[in-house]
Amino acid sequence: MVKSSQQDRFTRQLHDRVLQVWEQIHRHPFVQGIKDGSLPMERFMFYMKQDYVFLKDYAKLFALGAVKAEDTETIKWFSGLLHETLHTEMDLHRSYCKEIGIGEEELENEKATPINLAYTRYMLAASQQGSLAELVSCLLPCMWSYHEIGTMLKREAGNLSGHPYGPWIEMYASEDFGSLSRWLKDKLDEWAEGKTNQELEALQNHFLTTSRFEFMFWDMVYYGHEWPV
Ligand SMILES: Cc1ncc(C[n+]2csc(CCO)c2C)c(N)n1
Repeated sequence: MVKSSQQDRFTRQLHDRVLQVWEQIHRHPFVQGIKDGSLPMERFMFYMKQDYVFLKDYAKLFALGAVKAEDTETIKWFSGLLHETLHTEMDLHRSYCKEIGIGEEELENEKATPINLAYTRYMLAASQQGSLAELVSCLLPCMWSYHEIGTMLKREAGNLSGHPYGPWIEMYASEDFGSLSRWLKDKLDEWAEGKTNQELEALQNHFLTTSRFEFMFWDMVYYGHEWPV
């Protein structure tokens, strides 16, 4: 089989389609505040708590991915990621919270804000009803955009020792995280081959919708949008 060139890869088309959304994420005051350390710690902790709730549901997408996958490599990959998210990634959240006196019980009892809930419900519903390719196109903007943000911040922030958000930047810029989105992108390119235009359009819509949710999540934690009543 001839491998498609970088230019006509399906995931390249997806990236081009959401470029403006992702650029706005990169410029978002929350992301910029992480970079220069000017983001108030109180805002960051609100984000950590909401993100903890988010990750509990997001991790379920990996469990669903393992259920939907046909081959052993993919089942192993999803189940490995389920474990990594609940341990490595959520450990970062637990340790930031522990430092300022927020215990695991408080984290466990945190309730999702409307945007947080809408985002995870959208992904879980689409993934339960749809194909494995649909599931991946829902969860990819989260993983891919975070690695882009992490590498951009690491490049631009300078020396991270003593930086309040250094551990966060280091984790998302890490090669381990980069390789996760690369693996998923390769799989999605493979699965997209032979799909009808209608099916591809469904994948594009999921990718755009969850990219928009990523932007709204940053906005929600920056402005503190909670339940109005
Ligand atoms: C709202 C929100 N979006 C994306 C991520 C990043 N993220 C979530 S899971 C994962 C990979 C596997 O652990 C990555 C990179 C986040 N934390 N919160």
